[in-house]
Amino acid sequence: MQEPVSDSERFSFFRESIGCISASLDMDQVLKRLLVSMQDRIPMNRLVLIYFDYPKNCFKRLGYASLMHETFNTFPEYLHIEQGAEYVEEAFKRTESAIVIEDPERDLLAGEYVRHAGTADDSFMAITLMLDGERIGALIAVTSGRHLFTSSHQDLFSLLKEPMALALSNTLRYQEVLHLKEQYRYEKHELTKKMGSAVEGSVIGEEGGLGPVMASVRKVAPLDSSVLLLGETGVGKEVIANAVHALSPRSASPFIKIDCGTIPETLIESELFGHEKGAFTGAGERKPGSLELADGGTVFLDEIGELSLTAQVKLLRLLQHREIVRVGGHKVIALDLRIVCATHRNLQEMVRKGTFREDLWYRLNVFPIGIPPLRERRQDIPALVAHLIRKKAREMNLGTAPFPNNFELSELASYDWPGNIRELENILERWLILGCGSVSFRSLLNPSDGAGKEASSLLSVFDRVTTPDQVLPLATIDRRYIESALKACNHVVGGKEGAAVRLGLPRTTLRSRMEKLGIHRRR
Ligand SMILES: Nc1ncnc2c1ncn2[C@@H]1O[C@H](COP(=O)(O)OP(=O)(O)OP(=O)(O)O)[C@@H](O)[C@H]1O
Repeated sequence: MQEPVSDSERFSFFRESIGCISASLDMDQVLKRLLVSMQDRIPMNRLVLIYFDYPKNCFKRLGYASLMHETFNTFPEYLHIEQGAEYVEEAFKRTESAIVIEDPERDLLAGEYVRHAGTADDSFMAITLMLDGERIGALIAVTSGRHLFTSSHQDLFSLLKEPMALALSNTLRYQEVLHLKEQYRYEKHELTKKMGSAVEGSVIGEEGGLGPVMASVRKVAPLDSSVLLLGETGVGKEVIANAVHALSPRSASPFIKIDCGTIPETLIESELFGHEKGAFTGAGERKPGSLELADGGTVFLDEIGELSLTAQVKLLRLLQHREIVRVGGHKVIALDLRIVCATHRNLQEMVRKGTFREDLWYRLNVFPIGIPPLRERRQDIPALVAHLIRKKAREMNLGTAPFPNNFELSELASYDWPGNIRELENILERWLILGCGSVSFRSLLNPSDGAGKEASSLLSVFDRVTTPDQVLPLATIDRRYIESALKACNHVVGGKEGAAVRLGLPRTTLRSRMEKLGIHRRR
C-alpha cells in the first residue's frame, strides 16, 4: 500500500514548484527546473507542455524538457488531430486530477507520441489545464517503463494544475505580443522603404537657390537636434524635412508627418499622443498616437503654430523628458524621436501675443532653417519645371512630356509666385491639361487679361471642382478636350491648321492618344 502524501510534503512540493514556474517566461526553462526539482519525488524523465489550437485542430508543443540524452526532441512540435475538438473533450474530461496512461497505443495523443518517439514502453501522467472554464492545454510527465506512477505521484502532480494553467495562458499571450511586435516592425520597415523611395532624388535646387539650405541640412541631419523649418506656404518645407530624415542615421526608421493645421482641435491630442480605451466618447479601443508610431524615427510636425495650448504643454513634456502619456492614461511611455517642425507663421509674434508658449518656442528654435521663396531663387525654375513636368506627365499618363520653350521659361521666371512651388506645379498641370502649345503661360498666370480669358473660362470649370464627387478622371477631361479641339479644327489632325499643332503635340502622339482614349476621327 502506498503512503498518502502528508500536508507538509504537499506544501513544500507546491512551494518549490511555484518557484520554478515563476522563474522564467521560457517554457523549456520552466519545465527543466520542474523536472530537476521534482525528480526525487516523481519518477519521470520528460515533461511536455501542450495546448490545443482549436482553429487549426492540432496540438502545439509549448515547452519540453528531458533528463535523457536525446539527439532530437521526442515530442512533436505539431500534432494534427483528425477528430479535433471532439477528441480533446473526450480525452481531457477525465482529468479533474492527474490521469495515468499505461497503455499509450490505445490513447490517441499518447499513441501518436510513442509512434513518433519509438518508445512503446513509456507511460504517461497528464493534467488538463483549464482557465476560466476553458480547457487550454495539458502538462504531461513521461517515464520509461510501466506501472511506475502511483496515486501519490498523481496527487502531487495534480497540485500543478492551477499554476501551470496560469503560466500557459501568460505564455500564449506573451507569444501573441511578440508576434504582433514582429508584424508591426515589418510593416514599419515596409512603410519606411516606400517613403524612402518617394523622397529619393526629389530636392531640386541644391546646386542653386537651395544651396545654403541644403548645406545646413547636411550639417544638422546626422545629429539629434530639433529642426525648425520656416518659410511661406508651398516653398518645400516638407521636402526639406524629408531630406533631414533621409540624411540622418534614423533614415531606416519611420518618418511620420503630422499636419497640425488639418486635424480638428478636439482630436489633435489623441492623434499625437494616442488614447486609452474609454478616454472619451468614441474611444472604443486603446490607440497609439502618431508619436508612438514614429518611435526610433523622425516626426515632422507641420504647421506647428496651429497646435492648441494644451497640446503644446504635452509636446513640451516630450521635448524635455522624451516621454508621453496617452490621453486618459497614466502610464509614462518613453520615446526616442527626432523632431522636425515647420510653420509659415511668425512664432515669435505668437509668443508675444500669448498664443504660443515661450518655453516651447525655445525648445523648438534650436536649429532654424529659413527656406527662401521661389521669387528669390528664380535660377531654380528651369530645373523645377523639368522635374515637375516629368512628375505630372507620369501621374497623367501622358507618355513623353512636352517641355516649355525658352520664351515660355522666361515668362515663368519673371512671375512673382506668391504660392511658390505648389503654384508652379498647378500652373504646369493646367498647361498640360489644356494642351501645352495651344495655351500661353501668360494667359494661365494672368487669367483676367485678353488672351487669358478663354483659358480662364475653361479653367473656371476646374476651379469649381471643390468636392471629391465633382472630380472627373483625367482621361475624361483629356477626351473631352481633344474632341472639342478636333471639332474646332474641322476634324483636321495634321497640318498647320490641324488639332495636333494647336494642342502642341506631334501628329503621331495625338493620333495614339486618340486611339487610347477611343476617339474616332470624323472625316
Ligand atoms: N526643392 C524641391 N524639389 C522638388 N519638388 C519640390 C521642391 N520643393 C517643393 N517641391 C514640391 O512642391 C510642392 C509643395 O512642397 P511642400 O509640400 O514641401 O511645401 P510646404 O512648404 O511644406 O507647403 P505647406 O506650407 O503648404 O505645407 C510639393 O509637391 C513638393 O513635392
